[in-house]
Amino acid sequence: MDGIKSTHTLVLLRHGESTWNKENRFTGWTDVDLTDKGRDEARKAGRLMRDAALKFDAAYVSVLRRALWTMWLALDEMNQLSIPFIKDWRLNERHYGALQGLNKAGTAKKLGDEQVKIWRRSYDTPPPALDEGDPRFPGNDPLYASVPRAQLPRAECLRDTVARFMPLWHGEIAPQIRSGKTLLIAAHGNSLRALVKYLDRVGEKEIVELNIPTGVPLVYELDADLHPLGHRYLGDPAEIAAAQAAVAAQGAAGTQHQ
Ligand SMILES: O=C(O)[C@@H](CO)OP(=O)(O)O
Repeated sequence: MDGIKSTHTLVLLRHGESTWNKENRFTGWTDVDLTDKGRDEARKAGRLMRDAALKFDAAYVSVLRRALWTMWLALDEMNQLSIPFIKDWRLNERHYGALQGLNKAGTAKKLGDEQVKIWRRSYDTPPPALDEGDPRFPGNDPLYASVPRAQLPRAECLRDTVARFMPLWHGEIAPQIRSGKTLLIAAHGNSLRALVKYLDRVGEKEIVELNIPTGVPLVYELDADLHPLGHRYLGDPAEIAAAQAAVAAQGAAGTQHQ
C-alpha cells in the first residue's frame, strides 16, 4: 500500500464466453457457466496480465459464477489466487428483465434490429420488466436474500445499472484505489460499460456504440483524482476489434449462433 502514489492502475475484466453468450441468449442475472472457450479466454487473460507484470492487491467481482470463474482462472495463471476478493451483487450484469432467456437474433427477427439495439445499448430505455412472482426476479433467489427487496431490479436500463453501481464505487472501490491498492474488477459487459461511461465521461449517445469483448483485460491508468490518463486492452488489437464487432452484431436478426 502506498498513500503517496500519484497514478493508479485499475483493470477491468469481462467474463469469458458463457453458455448463453454461445447460444446468443439475453442473460442478465441468469447464473450461467463458462464454456470451454470462455475458460480458455479467462486463462489467456491471466497470462496477458502476468506478462504485463500486473500485481493485484485485491479483486472485486459480481456474485455470478461466470465472473467468479473468470477471476479465479485468470488469477491462477498469474499465481495470485490467494489475494482477497470481494463479491458484490452491484457488479452483476444489467438485469435484462423479461428478455432473459430469449434468443437475441430471434427477438430481432420478431421485433426488429432497431428495437433490440435500443434494449441492448440505449442509456435509458429498460427492457420489459418481470413480475415480482416470476422466478427470474432476484427477490425470489436465496442468493439475494440479504439485499433489500426494493433494491432488486425487475429490469434495468444502463442508467439503472450506473445508479446501483455508483455507491459501491464511491463507498469502497475508489477509496481503496486512492489508498494505493491495485484492483481487478471482474464483471460483465454492461456493468463494465456503466463504469467505463463514468470513468471516461462517455455521453449517453456515444455509449450506445461501446461494446466490451469477453475475457480481454482493459487496463486503466488513473491520476490521483482517479481521472483516466489512458486505457488499453491487452492483446492483439485486430482480434479485439473483431471481438467487439461480433458483440455489437449479436442483436441483429441475421446473426447465427457462434
Ligand atoms: O445478455 C447479456 O446479459 C449481455 C451480456 O452477455 O448481452 P448484451 O451484449 O446483449 O447486452
